[in-house]
Amino acid sequence: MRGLYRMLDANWNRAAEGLRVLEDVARFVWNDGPLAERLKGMRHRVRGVLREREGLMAGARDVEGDVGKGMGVRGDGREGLEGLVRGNCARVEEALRSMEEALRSMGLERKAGVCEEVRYGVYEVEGRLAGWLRRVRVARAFDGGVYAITAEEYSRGRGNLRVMREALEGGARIVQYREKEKSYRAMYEEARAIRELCREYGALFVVNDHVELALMVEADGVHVGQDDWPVEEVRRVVGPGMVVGLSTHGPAQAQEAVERGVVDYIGVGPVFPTSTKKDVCAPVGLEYVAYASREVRIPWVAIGGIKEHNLDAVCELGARCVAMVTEIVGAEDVRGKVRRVRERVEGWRERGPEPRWVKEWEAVLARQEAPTDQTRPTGEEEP
Ligand SMILES: Cc1ncc(COP(=O)(O)OP(=O)(O)O)c(N)n1
Ligand SMILES: Cc1nc(C(=O)O)sc1CCOP(=O)(O)O
Ligand SMILES: [Mg+2]
Repeated sequence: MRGLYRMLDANWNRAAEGLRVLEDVARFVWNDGPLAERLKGMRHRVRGVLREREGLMAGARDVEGDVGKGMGVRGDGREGLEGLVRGNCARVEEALRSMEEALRSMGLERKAGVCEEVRYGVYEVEGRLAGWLRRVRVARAFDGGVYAITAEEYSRGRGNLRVMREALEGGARIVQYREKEKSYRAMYEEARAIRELCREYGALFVVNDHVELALMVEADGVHVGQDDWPVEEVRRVVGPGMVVGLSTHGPAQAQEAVERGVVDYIGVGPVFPTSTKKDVCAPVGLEYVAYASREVRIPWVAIGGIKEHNLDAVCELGARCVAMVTEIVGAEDVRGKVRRVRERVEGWRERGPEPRWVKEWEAVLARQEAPTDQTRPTGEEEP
């Protein structure tokens, strides 16, 4: 029993300390009173669970004889506030899990249940943070971005990896891996390599259609169309940390996408005629771009037949992000092409109309650290 009390003592303190750090971040950094209160309540519950056995734990304590002394705390490699919060969530979860096991083995089922409940509460806080960080990344990438999509068949004999490297060098902020013909194995190898490249350049990496591939290569996001997997299921499977994009081809689909509450951005297109996508619908035209600019409350990207020569028509309506396939991958000088497109998109960002999503996401774009209700864009799900 002494060993179990030693184990409880160490983890009881670890859990309470970790919860205290999270509470202080919620209180002093995020200014999120309700979250701070909740974390405080969790800390008190954990403290309460073993208070009457404090003497037994103190009696079992043997700091000098601890074989794990000096092992240090393992961080998760992330820096700044994110690292602090993630590290402490992990610390609390591990400590509570350990307490649960010890308490169960002592026949203290009710106390173990309290630890389990608090542990689930911490998962929720972690999910909330992941959702917040996801939105910050999306907002930044889509506000003045070029979204490059792979298509080896139009790449003048060059491989996807080489073309996407050049696109990233030119300043693409989002890269989508879209392949329809390759084997799973070939897609896996290629997606993994492009994923690494995107990390190097700080760009978002999105996988088209294949949720399982996105998970395997730890992509930042997954893009699905109207006839692909339902977005609710995609969100359920990928969790709060991954970006989910959905293609839309008209105002009704855009409204529905926002109302569903689980989508981070929508594709708006095809704006112009395109033969890149085989089963594409008729062009939706610039009217849909104008609608998106006026009405859509989440980030969106214009797509379909967009070229350097018709880019201005899309941007002057308020598009802050443009997706291109053939115009980029088929360019002789991919780097130069993306650089010019990006400069034009950024130029319009300065002088063009402000789309509705940018107004509504002002706080996210300003990168406030708080995942509070006030700063969450309207219509967004609570992660
Ligand atoms: C950014 C972006 N928008 C739209 C699409 C098209 O998706 P979908 O309709 O599922 O068609 P396929 O690309 O799967 O043929 C997209 N991929 N990316
Ligand atoms: C993949 C895709 N999705 C579209 C949509 O409207 O949802 S249009 C499209 C193809 C875009 O290729 P390009 O830039 O070569 O015209
Ligand atoms: Mg698809």
